[in-house]
Amino acid sequence: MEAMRHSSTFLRPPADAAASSFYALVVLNQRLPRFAPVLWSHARLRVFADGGANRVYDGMPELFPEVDPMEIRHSYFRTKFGFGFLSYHGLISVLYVKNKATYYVSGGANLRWYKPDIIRGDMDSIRPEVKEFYINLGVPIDDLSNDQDTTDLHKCVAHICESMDELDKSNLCILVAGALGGRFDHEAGNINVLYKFSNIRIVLLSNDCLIQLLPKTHCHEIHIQSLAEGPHCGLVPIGAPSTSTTTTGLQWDLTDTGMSFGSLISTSNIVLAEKITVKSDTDLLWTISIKKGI
Ligand SMILES: Nc1ncnc2c1ncn2[C@@H]1O[C@H](COP(=O)(O)OP(=O)(O)OP(=O)(O)O)[C@@H](O)[C@H]1O
Ligand SMILES: Cc1ncc(C[n+]2csc(CCO)c2C)c(N)n1
Repeated sequence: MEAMRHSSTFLRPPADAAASSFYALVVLNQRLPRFAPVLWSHARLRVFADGGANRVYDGMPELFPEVDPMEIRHSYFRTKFGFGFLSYHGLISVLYVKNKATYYVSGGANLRWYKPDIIRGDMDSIRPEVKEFYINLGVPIDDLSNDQDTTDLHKCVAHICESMDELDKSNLCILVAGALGGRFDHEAGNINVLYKFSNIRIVLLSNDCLIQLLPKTHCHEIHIQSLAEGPHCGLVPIGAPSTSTTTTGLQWDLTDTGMSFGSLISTSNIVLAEKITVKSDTDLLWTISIKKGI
């Protein structure tokens, strides 16, 4: 069985991380994670899900309270906030140090960094002035209000998949900001997207943790970014019970163990090793805490 490798290098500044994946970012309608600028600077495709546009419009300036909000929305390159350098993808970046946390505010050729590639959804949550702001920036707005059977996250993931060819898709990893910690029906819908697109790497993120699917078709090697994540973790058989799961590297490892709701599921586990291995006869959710300091 082929091993699938996982590593949350997107939680580290791009300069620290090897660019092994093609990252796409979906911003949902929840408060932005404090490390949203780091996710943004990794992403090569950015999609706002309906009301997610309000969160960037309102939230990015809140992460940089000293700077004029309109300037952040356009993200003009200003050396007085840090120092400029050419990052690995050839874009101008600014190292910005605020409250001991380090952010990268990067500018593309037109220096309008917080401009998404598209806004997609059923458009019942984006505020009129926010919609107008992005229309004036030339952002395409994809109004799919006729589809009331799939969520805005589903619509955005489908768009990302449609816009990539098969070869690029094997390298694709979709980061979803604001997916957890809010309404439970939305959280369940977001988790369901992991299952609907189980052939695509998707990471659901909140300020506190991340969740991804470990498909049963592979054994899994999870390389822990210990500066940014852990030690608390869990393995949850949400879609179907497991009759056999085996792990290494955890404080409470499983050895050919069954897991199901109503009996055992692995919560409040602890990562002990730099590499965790997981093999199961069912799809599992992997979750790990995100460190407060990042
Ligand atoms: N409280 C939340 N918790 C988790 N995810 C959320 C939450 N609110 C929104 N989302 C995510 O952000 C996406 C866009 O949110 P938005 O509020 O625009 O959706 P919506 O379709 O208007 O939702 P609804 O009509 O059910 O309130 C949703 O599809 C969902 O994936
Ligand atoms: C059985 C069933 N339950 C709920 C909905 C409602 N719904 C699901 S996704 C969505 C779009 C949200 O942007 C809406 C309204 C439905 N269609 N079918």
